[in-house]
Amino acid sequence: MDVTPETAGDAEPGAASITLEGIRKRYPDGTEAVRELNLDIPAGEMVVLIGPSGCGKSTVLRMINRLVEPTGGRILLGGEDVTRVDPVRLRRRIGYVIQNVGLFPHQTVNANVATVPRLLGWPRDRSRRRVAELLELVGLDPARFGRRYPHELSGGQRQRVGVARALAADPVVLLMDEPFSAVDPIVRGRLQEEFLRLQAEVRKTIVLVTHDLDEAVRLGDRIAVLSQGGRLEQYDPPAALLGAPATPFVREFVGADRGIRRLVVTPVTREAVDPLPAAGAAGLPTVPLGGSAYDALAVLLTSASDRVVVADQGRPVGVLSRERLLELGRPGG
Ligand SMILES: Nc1ncnc2c1ncn2[C@@H]1O[C@H](COP(=O)(O)OP(=O)(O)OP(=O)(O)O)[C@@H](O)[C@H]1O
Repeated sequence: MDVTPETAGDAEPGAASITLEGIRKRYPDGTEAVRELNLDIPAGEMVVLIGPSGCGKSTVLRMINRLVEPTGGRILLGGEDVTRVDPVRLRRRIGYVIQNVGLFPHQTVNANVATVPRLLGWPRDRSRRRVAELLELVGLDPARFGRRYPHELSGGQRQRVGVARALAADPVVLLMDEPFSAVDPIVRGRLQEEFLRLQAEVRKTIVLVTHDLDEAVRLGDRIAVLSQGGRLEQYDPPAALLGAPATPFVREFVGADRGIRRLVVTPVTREAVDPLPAAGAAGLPTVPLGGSAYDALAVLLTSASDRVVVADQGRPVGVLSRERLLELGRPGG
């Protein structure tokens, strides 16, 4: 589905880059939450902020929409300095999703999603069309869910409404603070998958805070690892982060099982496979070429064999052994 027509004509592009220049936050009680952070987030990318509790992730996120006022530095949105623009107007260009969503409990799903369009004074018809479009986009049938109240939804459904609400006025940036952590691991996995599909369609600039390294690896185009005081330890795509931790802190943080995690972002390629055995490969489980090595390992471990067949659109192109798969998780593998 194309989500732009409702907002075409509102001069703003679909996504904006974010630049944090020497951004700082010292809370009134003297806590130095963020000492000095420089970060460039390209338009249309999803960047994940991760780090131990209290390192300043939420403070960084909330400085971008000025729910927290920086005490130093500059924030540029699409190259424009927004450090001193009216924060209320700024927030209409920035979607914000938090843990447990913060839906208004006494408003229907429709009214919740229409919050920002209403503030912007959109005509009722345009608002209504946009709400239906967004609910469909996040996988909720508008006819079934539009008139429900938040307490009549599951946790995962509430989370989706939260995402729809944040996207309603086609913001140039989406900020997400632990958006999937309040739901159980199975629902979380499904929401993450759906969210990746959604992002492929809407291509927003997204900054997402999480505690969960697997989530960061799964979702992030890049991951920023922070330590106390908002210090940037490493800023890299997931495979580079797992394959080559830049500091002892990052090495410790990504942990001993990073080889396994690395498999999540490592595709099964033609180069990785061995030739098909002459005797054929009947009876072996099959995985798709281009799928993740992690999924291939999961298939292998739940079958009784020590190899899987790799197929390109159903046609076997080779086999992958357990040893070879585990090698793929090692740096340079
Ligand atoms: N309003 C506030 N006043 C004073 N100190 C604060 C305030 N908000 C946060 N802090 C402090 O700033 C530091 C960073 O907090 P922040 O919430 O940004 O960290 P975080 O990395 O998001 O933590 P968590 O992962 O636990 O949510 C912490 O030491 C916290 O106690």
